[in-house]
Amino acid sequence: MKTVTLDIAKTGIGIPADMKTKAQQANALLHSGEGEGNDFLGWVHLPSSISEADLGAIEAEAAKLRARADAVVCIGIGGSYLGAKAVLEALSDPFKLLHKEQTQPTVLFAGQNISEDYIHELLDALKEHSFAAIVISKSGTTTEPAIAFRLIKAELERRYGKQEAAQRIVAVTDKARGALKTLATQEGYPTFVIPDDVGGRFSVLTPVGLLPLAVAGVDIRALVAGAQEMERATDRSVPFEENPAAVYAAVRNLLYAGGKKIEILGSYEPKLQYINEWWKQLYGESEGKQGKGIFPASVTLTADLHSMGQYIQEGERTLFETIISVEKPAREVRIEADAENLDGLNFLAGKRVSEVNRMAELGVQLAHMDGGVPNIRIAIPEISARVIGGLLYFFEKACGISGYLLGVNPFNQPGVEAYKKNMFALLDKPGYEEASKAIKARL
Ligand SMILES: O=P(O)(O)OC[C@H]1O[C@H](O)[C@H](O)[C@@H](O)[C@@H]1O
Repeated sequence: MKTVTLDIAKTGIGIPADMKTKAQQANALLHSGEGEGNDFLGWVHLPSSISEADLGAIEAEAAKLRARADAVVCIGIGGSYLGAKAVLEALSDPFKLLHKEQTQPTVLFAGQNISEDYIHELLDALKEHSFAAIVISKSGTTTEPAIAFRLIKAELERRYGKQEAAQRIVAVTDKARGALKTLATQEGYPTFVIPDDVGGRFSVLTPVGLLPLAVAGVDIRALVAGAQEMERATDRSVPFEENPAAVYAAVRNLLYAGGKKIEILGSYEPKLQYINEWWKQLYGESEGKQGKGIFPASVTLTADLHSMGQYIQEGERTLFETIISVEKPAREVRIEADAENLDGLNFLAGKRVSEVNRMAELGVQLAHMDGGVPNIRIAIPEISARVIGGLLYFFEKACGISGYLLGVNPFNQPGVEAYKKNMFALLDKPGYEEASKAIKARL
C-alpha cells in the first residue's frame, strides 16, 4: 500500500522536460551532499539509519516515564515541538480526556509560547497528577523552552525532591553544546542526542519526535517504517514521474513562477491540523529568504470554507491549494433516517458521513479550480503511524528539492535572529547594553 499518491491533474500545469531534469538534479544534490547547506543533510538517510538499538533505547526511556507519570510535559518550540505535536494529534482520539479510564499518559506541551497564563494554568493542572518532563532544544539556548523548563524543573524538585526529579526529567539536545547539555550533565538527566547534521525542522524522526510519541503510546516503529519506505520511494535513482517528492517540488515551483505566491495546505480531517503547522515551519523557514519563497498557509476543512472559503474562491488570484486527502476513515458512522425530515436531510439517510465529506472535497476542488486556484491532491490511504511516517518524509524530501529549485539554501534560518536580538536588548540581557539604549529610544 502506497503511503502517498500525488495528483496534479487539477493544477492545469504540465511539467516541462527541463524542470523534470532540474528536479532530478536537485534530488541528486541532496544525496551527493554537494549543494548549499550540505552540513545539514543528516535527515536524508535518517529513517534507514535508525537502528534497533536506537528504537529500543527510546522505548525503554519512554517506558520509565510512563511508569512514573500520568502526565508528561514536552518542553520545546519550533522543530523541537511541532513534529511530536503533529503526529500525536493525527493519531489521537481528540476526546481522549473525556474517557473515564486513561490507558496512556497524557502528553502535554510547554515552552512553545511565553504566556504567563498558559504556564500558570499548566502548573496548576499538574498539581492533580504525577508528572514528568522531556525538555527538547537542539541549540540548548532557546528562550521560550528555557523559561518553561526553569519553572517546571523547580516544580518537579519541590514535589519530588532533587534526586527523584532527576529521574523524571529527560533532556533531548546537542551532544556537546548549549546550556541544556551542561545542565543535563550536571543534574544527571538521561539524555538523547539530536544529530549535528539534522536541523530542527527536519528532526521529527530523531528522539525529538520519537521519545514524546513513544511516551504517548504511538507505534514509533511503524512511523519509522513508513518513513523508510518513503526514503526508498524518493531516492535519487527513482524516475521523476514516479517520485512524488520531485513532482510536488516541481509543480509548486512552476506555480510560484506563474504568480501563485501562496500555498494553502488543507485537509478534510481535523486531526491533520497540526501537520499543517509542522509543514508551515518546514517550508517557511526553508524557503522564505532572499526576498523569495512561497508563503505557506493552511486551512482546516470544511470548517474554514465557512470563514476563508470566500477569499479562496474570489480574492486575490495568488493562491494555490494542496489538499491532504484521506481515502479511508478509521471509523464508521451512518446518517440516520428521520421520520419527520424537518431538516430535509433524508436524501442522505444511510450514507456514511465520510461520503458527504468526500463530495464536499470534490465539489470544493472543482469550484476552487474554476475560481483560478490550482489544486494539488496528496492522497493518503488512511491516518496511521506508518502512513504519517511516509507523509512526513515525503514533505521533507520535497522541501529539500524545492528549496534547491528555488535557488536558496533550504537548511538555514538566518532571519529568525532579528527579533531575538531586539527582545534581549529590551530585556537588558548582559552584553546588550548599547543595543538596549538604541532600541528603547525607538519605542
Ligand atoms: O531546538 P531549538 O534549538 O530550541 O530551536 C527551536 C526552534 O527555534 C529557532 O528559533 C529556529 O528558528 C527553529 O528552526 C528551531 O526549530
